[in-house]
Amino acid sequence: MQPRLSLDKDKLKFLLLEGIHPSAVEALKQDGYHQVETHTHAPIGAELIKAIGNAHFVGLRSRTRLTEEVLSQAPKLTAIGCFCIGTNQVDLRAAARRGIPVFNAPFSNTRSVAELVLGEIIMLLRNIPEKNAILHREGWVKSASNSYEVRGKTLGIIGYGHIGTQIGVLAEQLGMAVIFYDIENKLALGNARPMHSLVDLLESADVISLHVPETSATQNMIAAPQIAQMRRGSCLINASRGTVVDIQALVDALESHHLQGAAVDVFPAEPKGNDEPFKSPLVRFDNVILTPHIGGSTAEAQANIGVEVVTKLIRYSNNGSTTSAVNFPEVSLPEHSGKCRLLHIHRNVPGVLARINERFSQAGINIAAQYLQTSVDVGYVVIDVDASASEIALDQLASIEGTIRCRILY
Ligand SMILES: NC(=O)C1=CN([C@@H]2O[C@H](COP(=O)(O)OP(=O)(O)OC[C@H]3O[C@@H](n4cnc5c(N)ncnc54)[C@H](O)[C@@H]3O)[C@@H](O)[C@H]2O)C=CC1
Ligand SMILES: O=C(O)C(=O)COP(=O)(O)O
Repeated sequence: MQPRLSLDKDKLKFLLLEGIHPSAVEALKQDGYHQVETHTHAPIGAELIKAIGNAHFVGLRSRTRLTEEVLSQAPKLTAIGCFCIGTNQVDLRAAARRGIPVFNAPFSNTRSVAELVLGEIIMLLRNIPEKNAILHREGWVKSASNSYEVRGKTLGIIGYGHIGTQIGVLAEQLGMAVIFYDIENKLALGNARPMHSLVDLLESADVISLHVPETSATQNMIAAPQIAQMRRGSCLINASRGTVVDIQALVDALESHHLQGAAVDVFPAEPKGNDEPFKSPLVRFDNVILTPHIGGSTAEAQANIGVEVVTKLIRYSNNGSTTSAVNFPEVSLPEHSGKCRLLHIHRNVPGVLARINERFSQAGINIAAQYLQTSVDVGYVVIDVDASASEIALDQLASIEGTIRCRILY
């Protein structure tokens, strides 16, 4: 790894993957960053390693996997932008250990997911997916069987965060009763009621919608035993992550008609781009709405995300601020006009700050401002000095034991 970095904007390369919205490139260019390489798909293996090998910043969405192995081959990588909510596709700890903050867009696509799920609740309770499929095959089944109003039905939300809460509020407007289950204690909006256990929720809802992140605890959170606890004739919606539902268990429940229907937007294995085929045992069920991981894919959400995440990357690049980084000490910094700013990222071991101050004092470097924040693995010190002292100061910082990397912002 290169411990010292200090580059002009025109030498910094941004790699944007997975068809990130052009608003991102526009925002970069407006700020003077012109080296931007874009790809519409999620590269893997040698292609990914080649593309990331000389990138200073990488932007991705939910499909590109940034593993420790990939990060180890990205020596110049300074920061990562997830142009989405989920950050499970990045090895966050490995990135932090390499001094790389990871940013995401925690809100911009939440309304889009909520609206899609709301539509799916109505479609599933009216049994529309099956009726639609029959008509596409030139059939005609005009019947009220298995068709219900949503009014008065109970929606169970698992994961009552930014998306889950919005769905709850919207569903109440349609006259649904809302219950939710979350591992954290959450403020219930409207008339929503918290459930004490997952089982309580499973047993009490007509439609269940999943809005948890991908973690070890949510892996196969809905498998055969949980589906068995759901009401006969109820529906399941998953627009969270593919790993949360055991697909074979869902298939079995659809086959046995224990569930009336399902809507699935995310899958354990998803195609890497639009030219790859989609394979799933769910394709044969007319009563399942299948969507290609487009919960957050609306014009509004994508344009907003492009600007939001690029703004965070630019701010880190220009000013050193790491506000809202998901794996890194968060520091919100003022402007440093008239001074040079040094960023020092180190392993979080005792005594680093003391050593820095001792070295600066011995070298006669005056510190105009200093900021420190630490997380489990990493310490982040930001120091403003006079421009005349900046090169010596950077030399001093680079030689301090425990340094992961340091850089100057002019
Ligand atoms: N289909 C799509 O295109 C999209 C999918 N997503 C997925 O939706 C997920 C949720 O998004 P947000 O609501 O914005 O996240 P959030 O972080 O605001 O909410 C997640 C909630 O789940 C809860 N939770 C975590 N582990 C849990 C567990 N084991 N059991 C019960 N609750 C648990 C958390 O306490 C939190 O309240 C994201 O992590 C992402 O994976 C997000 C956007 C678009
Ligand atoms: O925001 C998220 O976590 C999503 O799942 C959306 O992913 P995408 O940007 O559509 O690949």
